[in-house]
Amino acid sequence: MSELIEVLSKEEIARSITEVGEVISHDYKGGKLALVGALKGAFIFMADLAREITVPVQIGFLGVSSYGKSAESSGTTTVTKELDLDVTGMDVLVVEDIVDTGLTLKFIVNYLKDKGARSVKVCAFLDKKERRAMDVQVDYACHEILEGFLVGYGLDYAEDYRNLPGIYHLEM
Ligand SMILES: O=P(O)(O)OC[C@H]1O[C@H](OP(=O)(O)OP(=O)(O)O)[C@H](O)[C@@H]1O
Ligand code: HPA
Ligand SMILES: [Mg+2]
Repeated sequence: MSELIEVLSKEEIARSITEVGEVISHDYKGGKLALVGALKGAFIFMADLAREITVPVQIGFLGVSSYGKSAESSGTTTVTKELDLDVTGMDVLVVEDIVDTGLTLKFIVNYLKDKGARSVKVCAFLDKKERRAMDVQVDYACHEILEGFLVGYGLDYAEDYRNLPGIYHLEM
């Protein structure tokens, strides 16, 4: 039997996103931003973050998968859905639910540069450094988490738990 232990409540999540949204709005003041969400995990975070940003934004989604049904990265990132927004010449902010090994993010940043983005920065809901294997920069993070496999608020284990309103440590 696996057990769920709460790490972040709904209220803590909301507070951190408001704060990060304010910083992003300040940093991009006077500009326009393309928010690119990494599906599936970032679908809830994107909806909440976008509403805390006060500069004009366009929204796109890119489907990528590195984990499948496992709690370990497969080591390769597959595109499950091509980006649905033209980011040529745009300042892009990648919206990720979690940066763990960094493999998926590295792939996304390269993908967006290849698509002609003017600048690419990263906003992650969770920045988890325990398993970091790639040299990637997380410009904005709502929470730094030390360890463990996390689910809820968009994050899954084998497609389960994405709809939980908080973040939970999954003890397997
Ligand atoms: O830093 P990494 O070790 O690469 O892990 C982070 C990525 O893993 C998860 O995606 P996953 O492949 O599980 O797809 P999903 O978003 O559809 O769940 C998560 O949503 C991130 O995109
Ligand atoms: O801790 C995690 N939880 C869910 N998905 C993930 N993808 C990378 N790390 C994680
Ligand atoms: Mg997943």
